[in-house]
Amino acid sequence: MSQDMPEKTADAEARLSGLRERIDGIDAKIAALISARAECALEVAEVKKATGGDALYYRPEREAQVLRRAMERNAGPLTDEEMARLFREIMSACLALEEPVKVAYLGPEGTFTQQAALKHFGHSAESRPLAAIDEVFREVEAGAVSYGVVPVENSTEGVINHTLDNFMHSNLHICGEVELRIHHHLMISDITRADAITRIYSHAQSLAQCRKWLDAHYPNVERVAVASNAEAAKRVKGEWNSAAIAGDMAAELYGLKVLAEKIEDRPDNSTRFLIIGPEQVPASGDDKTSLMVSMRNEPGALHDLLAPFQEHGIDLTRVETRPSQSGNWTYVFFIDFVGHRDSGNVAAALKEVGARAADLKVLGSYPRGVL
Ligand SMILES: O=C(O)C(=O)C[C@]1(C(=O)O)C=C[C@@H](O)C=C1
Repeated sequence: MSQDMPEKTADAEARLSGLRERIDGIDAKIAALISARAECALEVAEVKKATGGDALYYRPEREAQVLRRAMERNAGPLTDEEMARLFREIMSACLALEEPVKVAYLGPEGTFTQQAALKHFGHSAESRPLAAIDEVFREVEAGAVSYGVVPVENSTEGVINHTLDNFMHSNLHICGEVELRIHHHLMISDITRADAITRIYSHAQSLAQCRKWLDAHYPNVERVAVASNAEAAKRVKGEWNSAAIAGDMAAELYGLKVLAEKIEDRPDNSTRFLIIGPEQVPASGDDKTSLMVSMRNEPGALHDLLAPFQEHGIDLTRVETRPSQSGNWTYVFFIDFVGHRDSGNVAAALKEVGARAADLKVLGSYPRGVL
């Protein structure tokens, strides 16, 4: 047995070097094709520039089509998601050549919102953390950045009211959505004594999403809600008796050690984020629309409001109610459905809803999240 080992090793070595030679050859072809693609993107930029006015370099509907196609033609062995992620990064680099896209997100660095921004725009986008959801809206409105990324709903804890309320005073449009699986970890610093933890920091929503796990494992430990998961991770760095609940990015950013992985109570815990920007997005072929509708609080108001969607065969994906900030017992409904505002049945339903509502605002039609 020990005698034929060297022969086996030599065989393996020869096979390995043959395969690596093939990989080198393939890499050279991929590199040449990526360069050719980037040249095309530069030409696209010239065409856009020549049209004058405010050239739109970032095209969400086109990006969604490119990513969907990458998934459709994928023959394996990589998963469709992996294939789309690779194309996501190639397109992000191509767009940066045309014109680097500037994106603000609800920070600080290391939050799930940053992760969502990277997932949606890729790593070549210039991203800037801001301290509050209102600030993200304000910076996009002021034109300091082109787009913003804000959380809007969590599968365990429900809607993020602050984001919805901002739409009441904003003229920005929704131009995309991203869904992120949220995994929470319990993490400590290198000076923390794991057996002497008396305090656990996290964002209130994350504490709520890990409530059962905390009750089972740390029933008597104080739970302290802070502004973000990244802030929780930052605090733990200098404290020997505390831990934080946060995600991978925060652990990496602050050099923390993960003590317990994936401690969220629901394994399908996910958060949906919106991309907000100044322009309306044309149809991509698989789109959603979000509306904000004000209705007087009268019997049957909600029924009247929703009937046109049913009549026109439109699939509602979410209905949220918020008290209007102008008082008067009016209510604001946030409605999401499948379809683009330019398609016939949607346009007909919107016309009917508009006639019944005190106010109707289309927040945006945008490609359904691909990744
Ligand atoms: O098709 C375009 O309009 C491009 O600018 C090219 C491209 C791409 O790399 O495929 C780059 C950026 C846009 O957001 C969409 C697509």
